[in-house]
Amino acid sequence: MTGSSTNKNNVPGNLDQQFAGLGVNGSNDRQNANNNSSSRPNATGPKRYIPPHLRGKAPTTPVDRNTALERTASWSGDISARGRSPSTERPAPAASNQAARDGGSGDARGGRGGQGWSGRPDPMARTTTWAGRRDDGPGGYGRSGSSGGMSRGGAFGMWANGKHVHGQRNQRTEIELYGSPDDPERMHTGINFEKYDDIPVESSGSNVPDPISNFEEADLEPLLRENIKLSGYTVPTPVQKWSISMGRAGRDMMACAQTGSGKTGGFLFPILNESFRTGPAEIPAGEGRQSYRSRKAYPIALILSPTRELTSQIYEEARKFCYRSWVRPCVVYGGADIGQQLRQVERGCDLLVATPGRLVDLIERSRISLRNIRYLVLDEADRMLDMGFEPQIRRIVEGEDMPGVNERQTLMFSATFPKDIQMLAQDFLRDYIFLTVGRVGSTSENITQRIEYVEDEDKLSLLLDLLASTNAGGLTLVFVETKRMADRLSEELHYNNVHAAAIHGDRTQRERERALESFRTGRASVLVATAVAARGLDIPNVGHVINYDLPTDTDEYVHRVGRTGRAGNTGIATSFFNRGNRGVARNLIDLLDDSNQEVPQFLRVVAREGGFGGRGRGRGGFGRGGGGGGYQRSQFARGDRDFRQSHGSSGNSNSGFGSRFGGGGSRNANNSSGGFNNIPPMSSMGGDSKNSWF
Ligand SMILES: Nc1ncnc2c1ncn2[C@@H]1O[C@H](COP(=O)(O)OP(=O)(O)OP(=O)(O)O)[C@@H](O)[C@H]1O
Repeated sequence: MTGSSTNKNNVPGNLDQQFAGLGVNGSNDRQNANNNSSSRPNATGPKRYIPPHLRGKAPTTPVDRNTALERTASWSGDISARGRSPSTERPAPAASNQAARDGGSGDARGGRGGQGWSGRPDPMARTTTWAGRRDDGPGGYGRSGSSGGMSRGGAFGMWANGKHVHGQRNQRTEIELYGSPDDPERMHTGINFEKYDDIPVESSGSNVPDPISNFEEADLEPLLRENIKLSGYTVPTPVQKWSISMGRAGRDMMACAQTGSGKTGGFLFPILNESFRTGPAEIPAGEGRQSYRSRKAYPIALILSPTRELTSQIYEEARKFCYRSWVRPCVVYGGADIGQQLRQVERGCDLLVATPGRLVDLIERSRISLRNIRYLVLDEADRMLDMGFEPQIRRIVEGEDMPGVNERQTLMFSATFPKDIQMLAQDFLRDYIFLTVGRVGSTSENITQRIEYVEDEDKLSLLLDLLASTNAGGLTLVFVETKRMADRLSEELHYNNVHAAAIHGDRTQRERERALESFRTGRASVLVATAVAARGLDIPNVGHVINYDLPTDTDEYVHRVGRTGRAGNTGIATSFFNRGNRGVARNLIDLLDDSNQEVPQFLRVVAREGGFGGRGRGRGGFGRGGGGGGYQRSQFARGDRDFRQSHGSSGNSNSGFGSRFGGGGSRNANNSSGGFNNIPPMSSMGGDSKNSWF
């Protein structure tokens, strides 16, 4: 038997309008998390491992060693002043093959003639120029493949004489980074993008600064403004409006905003705005001269993220906003060749995006020091705890040389913030502002959520029906619970002439990346995935997410369905449900209610059958520990408040709507005319809101 609940007039979304992917490749899961420092041999030849963030790039001509040396010699010389002697090693074959991100035609040396980047030693630059901008390395744009060459096509800038000297513009680099205007893979916001401003926002904490109202009036650093424009962003999302002002005020922040609502920019913008303004940090005295092999990088910003693909994706976003600046983004994650990553780190690493395990590895090898960290970001921190990263995170933040909580700015971002992560925030953040855009852990209203009643034996046939009726050109992501099921289902789909790929933790990294790539490019219109693909994937044209097997964890559900309906685009999420899932019924109802979705009658019936077993949601539990379907009101349905409020330790709380920010930051919750699809402002919610997480 099947029954359905469709909702509103939403359609899968104008897929043409969806935005470009960010080169997501690879995946990660618990297994990888635990084996995060593993590396593969850097073999040459067709089987050589190429990290996801360097895939698909045309090779460049390796730089001639002599030329490289000459260029190195003409480079600012500041390296030696800081004990970072320029590397003259030959390019790694992999690096040269992966190069050419930048369009090598440009040459940043000429960008600002006479400002220390002229190809000749500049005495002033020797003493005042921030070095390390010599080639493109991991975070650069030249990708010349030469660790000894400098700025081949380097669209990067420098810090000289106390000023930010911008790199030269480079057309090829810009196309590579931002796509051309008619590029179908270029990010396009959807029809509901403006409605983000109508989502109720709540901030709590002491002396909360007003958010910015728009990019133009935000007094952003000019280069950041230009890069934001090149990225096609015209209006900041609510989380970005707030985070930019928090950055300026030097405040710590814990931000919870819905999937696909721009949290990545939310932490990159304040960090880069401040970094572009203030310049680099000095390498600590006594750490200067070191041998080539022991050379350390001293990033000023660290972004920790749980999975390879998310880490890679954040890095790609960072590249866009760091373009032509002195800030060199860099990425390290497990499962990739560590030697190559080390070489990349050496070439410049000001903003480091990392998975915790691999970062610990590099710290142990004395290749990265955290003592210059000014900005620390924990993205998807709840997932990092889920994956067992807490010891590594605590070690990185508390057990190494990172400045203490009073000396750095710390930002935490996620779409879901369970109790344990709020506890972690108590240790890592100082007098922080807790920001919620929409309800904590809620799904975006851009996603039309449907629940289909279907017995297990009928699932395949319903899936085939759904796929047959899906818009041509749209991609469908199908989530299953087990690896075996992922394989079996993709085989079944093939058998039924559906081009499907599968991704799960038992597949090799190469297979997983291949699967994602064929999905992203549309060669496979369906991707069957386990939870490894639930977080972070930002793939254009995913119009439909299907939970073939419902997850048993609420937060997992929120992130899974959040692979569609991003950046204001609409999408559909269909979940298969039968009595075997009755343990999740109540919380599913809450989720649907919270997002203004239609709740099918059968779900209410099954939820009533479940009784009240007192299971509780605990850590995002959808039904954890309670097959009987016990019920406790979901944590975010009424309890999505700043945890400090329930402990009497926090300051003020303000609620309001993004659309009101423009007028100087009024946050009057009662002044609402309905908000986004009539979600009531948080301040008007039920009275038990402060305590339900505990
Ligand atoms: N101000 C903006 N204008 C236009 N597009 C934007 C803006 N901010 C972000 N985007 C785009 O929206 C998409 C989603 O952003 P992002 O990946 O940062 O979301 P997220 O909130 O981190 O999602 P998730 O919780 O799933 O990780 C990206 O393609 C990004 O480029």
